[in-house]
Amino acid sequence: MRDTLARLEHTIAQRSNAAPDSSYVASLFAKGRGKIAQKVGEEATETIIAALSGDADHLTAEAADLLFHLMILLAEGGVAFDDVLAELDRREGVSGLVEKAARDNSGE
Ligand SMILES: N=c1c2ncn([C@@H]3O[C@H](COP(=O)(O)OP(=O)(O)OP(=O)(O)O)[C@@H](O)[C@H]3O)c2ncn1[C@@H]1O[C@H](COP(=O)(O)O)[C@@H](O)[C@H]1O
Repeated sequence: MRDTLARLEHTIAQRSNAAPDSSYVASLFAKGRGKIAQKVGEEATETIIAALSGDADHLTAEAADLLFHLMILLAEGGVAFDDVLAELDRREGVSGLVEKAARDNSGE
């Protein structure tokens, strides 16, 4: 699973300086963070709609679109996907309910 994302991250990085008319990823980088963020929002909405439709193939396709655009947004923001995975690793084993209760008690 990590290989697929690592290859995609590498491709996205390669495209960051390519000519916009040569690549979809390059065209998004050229349009800037706002457009990339907008695409992530659109793909998130489409993922939600697919999930609610109950069509697993549709959900799979929309989730791939969402992850792909999120990877571009992370690259544009200078965040390595490994850092996101490291954050998930850091959270591993800590119940969301326990973490939320600790946050509530600290007044955050
Ligand atoms: N995984 C993907 C991938 N998933 C989705 N898409 C494209 O994402 C776009 C999203 O479709 P939409 O209909 O939402 O967007 P749109 O209507 O074209 O664009 P807007 O007008 O909304 O901005 C489509 O053009 C899809 O083809 C992808 N394009 C590229 N990749 C990967 O990125 C690599 C580099 O692609 P290029 O940068 O195009 O060389 C490819 O080899 C693939 O591995």
